[in-house]
Amino acid sequence: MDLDALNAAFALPDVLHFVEGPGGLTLIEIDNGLARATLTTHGAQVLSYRPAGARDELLFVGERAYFAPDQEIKGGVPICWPWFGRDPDDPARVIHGFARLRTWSVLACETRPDGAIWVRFGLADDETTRALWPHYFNLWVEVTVGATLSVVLTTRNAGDEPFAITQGLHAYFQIGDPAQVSILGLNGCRYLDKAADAPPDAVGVQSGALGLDAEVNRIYESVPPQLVIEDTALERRIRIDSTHSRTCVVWNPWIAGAQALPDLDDADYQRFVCVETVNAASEIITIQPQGEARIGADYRIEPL
Ligand SMILES: O=P(O)(O)OC[C@H]1O[C@@H](O)[C@H](O)[C@@H](O)[C@@H]1O
Repeated sequence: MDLDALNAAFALPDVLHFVEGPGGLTLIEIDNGLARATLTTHGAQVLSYRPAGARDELLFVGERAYFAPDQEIKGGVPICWPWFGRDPDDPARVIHGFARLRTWSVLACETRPDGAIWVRFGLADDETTRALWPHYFNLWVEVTVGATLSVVLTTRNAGDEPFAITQGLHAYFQIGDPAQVSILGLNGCRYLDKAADAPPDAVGVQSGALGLDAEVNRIYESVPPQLVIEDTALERRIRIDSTHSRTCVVWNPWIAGAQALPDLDDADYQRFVCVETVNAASEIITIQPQGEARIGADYRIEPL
């Protein structure tokens, strides 16, 4: 659908409209009194969210992020599906799956009784996806923009064979200063250490809060449903309430990692941390024919 058709079908006067963004991508701009947010149909990705009364934006999108139909956008809340990380069947394939590279359909934009805006995106298999991953599926992303931001990804197996997925909500959170960030809730959780200098198959157990003073790339297991990013520089706490996920990836590439990534500025490691609600590593989700699986996260900003 072009912009005029999208606006005719789904715009909500004074609250939600569709505009053309960088690289010709379609953006959905929302301002409903409870919050301001920007979403895109490219990957069904949330790009920005700031609740009323909050001084700072929740999410990070890099100045050098790609905005192009065939590339992933580094920032916001990318949807990683049907594999998280490297495809176990072919490590040469795109990291984090193809869902974030596709243009999703807009299925609904509605105002909820509490004033929050609910947007539903859909994606289904086609010849291109089946060439990459030979399964029949329906996917939905539901984004609710209100006093909190919620993202729920639902997978339906539309075929007649079971299939297995890993997946994630790869949220990039804006931070004020890595030295003033603590991630709470992971104490006692075992993690797989994927940092560049870690030996292969390295594991550890988190002790206390997780600070940021070097590259962090960890897959935490048996994680509780609520995690907190405390950020004294931005004088705020971000609460992450996850559903249907016991695995969390925490990633900050640090200096060398940022320098190595063309879509990050060298100093961007000081500007974000990813705390990702995922099903990955040993948490593999098998979905029976006509069955469904969900993963979701609710993000809330609180003043410190
Ligand atoms: O694909 P993106 O958005 O650049 O993210 C890549 C990063 O995603 C993280 O989830 C992984 O733990 C990192 O290993 C990886 O480098």
